[in-house]
Amino acid sequence: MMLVYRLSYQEPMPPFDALQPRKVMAIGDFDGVHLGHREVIRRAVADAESLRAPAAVMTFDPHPREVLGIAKYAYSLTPLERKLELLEQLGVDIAYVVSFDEQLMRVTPEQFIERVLLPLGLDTAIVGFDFTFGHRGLGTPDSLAQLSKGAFAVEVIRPFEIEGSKVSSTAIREALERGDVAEAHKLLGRPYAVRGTVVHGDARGRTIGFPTANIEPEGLYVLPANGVYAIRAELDGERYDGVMNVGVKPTFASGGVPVPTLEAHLFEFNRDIYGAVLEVQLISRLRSERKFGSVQELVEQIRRDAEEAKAHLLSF
Ligand SMILES: Cc1cc2nc3c(=O)[nH]c(=O)nc-3n(C[C@H](O)[C@H](O)[C@H](O)COP(=O)(O)O)c2cc1C
Ligand SMILES: Nc1ncnc2c1ncn2[C@@H]1O[C@H](COP(=O)(O)OP(=O)(O)OP(=O)(O)O)[C@@H](O)[C@H]1O
Repeated sequence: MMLVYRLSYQEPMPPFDALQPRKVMAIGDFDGVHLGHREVIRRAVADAESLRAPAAVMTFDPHPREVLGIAKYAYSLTPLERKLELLEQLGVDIAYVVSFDEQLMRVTPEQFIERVLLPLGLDTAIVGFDFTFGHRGLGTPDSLAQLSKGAFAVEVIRPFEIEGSKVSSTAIREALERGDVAEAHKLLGRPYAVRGTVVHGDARGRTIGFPTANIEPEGLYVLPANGVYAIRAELDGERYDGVMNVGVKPTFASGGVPVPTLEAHLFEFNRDIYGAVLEVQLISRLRSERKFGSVQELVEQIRRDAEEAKAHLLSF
């Protein structure tokens, strides 16, 4: 069981007492828990194991860039609950979730070390080569080492790259914006997934022969570009293949519904699952969403989408 502590600049952890074991801690946003993040976290877990110390991760919530005014960062690749689950699966013992607010934004690197890091009792802090912290991101891995004055060691992880580019949350967001879920998969090391609850739609799906589960995401997820995707869904530990439309249904709503919806049609499945929690993995993109001249044309296209999705999923 991973322990989770919420802390803030106003209410940091009580000072560490010398009887507690010192921790090895990775620090960062870790949105997505992608392959680059995994290098950093795996190092923390491995070092902790060899020191017989707890492995910790410090992460921030909300995303610092949202607090800095970049609205799209309200949406995450891994909303906090999901991120914590993934950290636990990697063998992390303790997660410190630091509330990021206007005050923390203005804290100097010195103040951050003094007030937030030192009370935790660290043996080692592990950060990536491009880690920044403190007001205006002025703190770097070098200044972390200098300013901590030997209170803990600092280990810096080299860039983890795929095909010559650093794996980053930004690159994954950009891939999803293009609908390139295959690229997102490559950088994450697993398919991009959205978890949500099945809610009632207009029940039109059933009348057109393709019942769909309308999924209301649990938390604010970055959604892939509107379009049709082959999916693999997990429900109560069982896997189902299917096809999903992410979009505004222009065929039925003139100008489209205001907020994109997620509608998944699972193959050979006709149970009532309203209220169930579904995790949808996006496996491949099939096409863009379109406005069809008639329901009949849409239905014929969905039939072809389903065949294409089955073919993609077979080789997956
Ligand atoms: C695989 C798939 C592809 C779809 N493609 C489109 C599309 O290109 N254009 C569109 O207007 N609606 C598309 N839809 C959405 C359907 O219009 C929608 O599922 C249906 O109207 C049911 O809506 P309801 O759940 O609100 O009742 C698609 C749905 C599925 C499952
Ligand atoms: N590809 C990578 N190789 C090595 N370290 C990384 C890599 N990506 C991130 N890190 C490190 O992991 C920690 C968390 O990184 P963070 O989530 O800020 O990175 P990111 O994925 O590059 O995000 P963004 O694209 O939003 O800037 C930081 O210490 C960072 O330096």
